[in-house]
Amino acid sequence: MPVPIQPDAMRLLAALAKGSRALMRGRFWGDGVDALLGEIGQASGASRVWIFQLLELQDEAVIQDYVFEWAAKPSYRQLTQRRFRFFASVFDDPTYRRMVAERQRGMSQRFITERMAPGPLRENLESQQILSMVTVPIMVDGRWWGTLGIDDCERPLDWEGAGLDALVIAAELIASSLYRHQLASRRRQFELFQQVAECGIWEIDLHSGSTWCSRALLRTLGYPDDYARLPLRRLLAHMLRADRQRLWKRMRQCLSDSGAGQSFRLDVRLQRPETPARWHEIVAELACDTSGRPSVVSGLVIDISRRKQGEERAMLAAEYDELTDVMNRRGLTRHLQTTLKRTSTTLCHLLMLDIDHFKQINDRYGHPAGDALLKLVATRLDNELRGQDVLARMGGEEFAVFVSGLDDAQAWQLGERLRASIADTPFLLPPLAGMAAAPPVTITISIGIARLMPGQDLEHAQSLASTQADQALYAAKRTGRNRVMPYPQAAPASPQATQPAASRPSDRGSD
Ligand SMILES: Nc1nc2c(ncn2[C@@H]2O[C@H](COP(=O)(O)OP(=O)(O)OP(=O)(O)O)[C@@H](O)[C@H]2O)c(=O)[nH]1
Repeated sequence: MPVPIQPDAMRLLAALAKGSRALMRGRFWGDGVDALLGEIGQASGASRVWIFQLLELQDEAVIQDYVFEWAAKPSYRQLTQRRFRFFASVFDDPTYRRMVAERQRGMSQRFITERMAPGPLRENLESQQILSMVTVPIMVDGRWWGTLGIDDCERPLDWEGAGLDALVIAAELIASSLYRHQLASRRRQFELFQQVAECGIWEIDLHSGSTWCSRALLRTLGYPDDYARLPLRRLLAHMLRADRQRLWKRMRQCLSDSGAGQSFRLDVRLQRPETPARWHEIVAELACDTSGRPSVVSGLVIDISRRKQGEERAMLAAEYDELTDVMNRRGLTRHLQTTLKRTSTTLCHLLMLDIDHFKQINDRYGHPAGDALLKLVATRLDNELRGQDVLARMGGEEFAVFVSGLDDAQAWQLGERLRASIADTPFLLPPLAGMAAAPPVTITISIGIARLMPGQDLEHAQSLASTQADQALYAAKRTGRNRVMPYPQAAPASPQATQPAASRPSDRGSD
């Protein structure tokens, strides 16, 4: 048996330099590893350089796969042998169990076969004509990922000293390259996730005020992917002022409740130059340093503009009458609430309008014709109103008009104008499928008017006004229809109410 020789450390160092360049530049991680193993193999004159990847560590066995190999000659090749495909090494030998435990702790192992104690491990090496072997675990993120090994079948190589140091560096180069590769693929997955989820990721260091934004977020805000640094002030300037104030408030709350894991969600509008603001949801979570002080706040920015549009459409649909396209009762209630909150002194009026004898229209011309008439009535009433007045369909053939800034006499005049606009010009119903064209139809409406006094209790003011307007409307119906009747408090000095002759729907000429 020849005396063990040591590998040339300087040649190994040069091999590491070349191999590490290949690892850094290689398009595919595996190509770089192949190149590094080749450099090490040639520099050391070994027969075989290999990497086993750990697949599973069981109680009684370790499962590995033979994933990389460089061989000095084709006869030394083992990678393609079936016995090295997902091979299980059973811990029936205490030496082997110890070896695995040491590899888990990141320790290297060197063997000169001839000097080994008899046992399964020595037999295993002898069966492969291996004269010496060295193994260095590849630790990724502190965990045993796999093993770099070198077999020599021609000379016993003693790896103690600088040679082993070079191999440890090689294993670390492989680990860091694998780590970089994993990070790069995570980043790609992350980018994809952000693209699909229409979100971006951000982080703010509370001590320094420095920010980090993912590429997706930078893009959303109109910056290039590789934008160097986005100061906090500039980042926040993308948020509408009112939303920024709400954000600060939430942030202060979160910090005063301080504790890691405090989180909040907030809908804000973000804008980039020259484009309209879009709704985003901010999801934020606070993290503390080891002394428990808030140190970092980070989270997501999710584009919710489509959801907001949907919500707005749903709200509109919920507040508008499908048949006539004017507001419905719910819409009017919300409009009254927002308007009355703003104006505490302006006098407002609520007019309740009801088509007289509408049932007869349905009976005579059919329900679809009644629908068409309701639409025409809504359009005609709307044409008589100012931009700030609101027309709503309260249900059936009943409408309401809300006006502000008129005195009682002007409100009455408006009611009279509305009444006359309906009564004075007959309606021409559109031809309906399968029906004979209806002749022009003359109808009338009755109107009740009440004052709406803005005050502290909006709900009460509203319901009182609608009750009073309803009562006035009922009085208008009772006293002959086709008239405007103010509730006593809303009655102008004169005249009190219109008193034209009551009329029934009739067929008359139209305009
Ligand atoms: N075509 C149509 N008819 C409706 C609609 N909603 C309610 N109506 C009808 O409107 C009619 C209202 O009848 P009534 O409450 O008796 O009132 P009216 O016939 O107008 O009589 P007065 O109000 O007392 O003058 C009923 O026949 C309802 O079926 C609708 O959306 N479309």
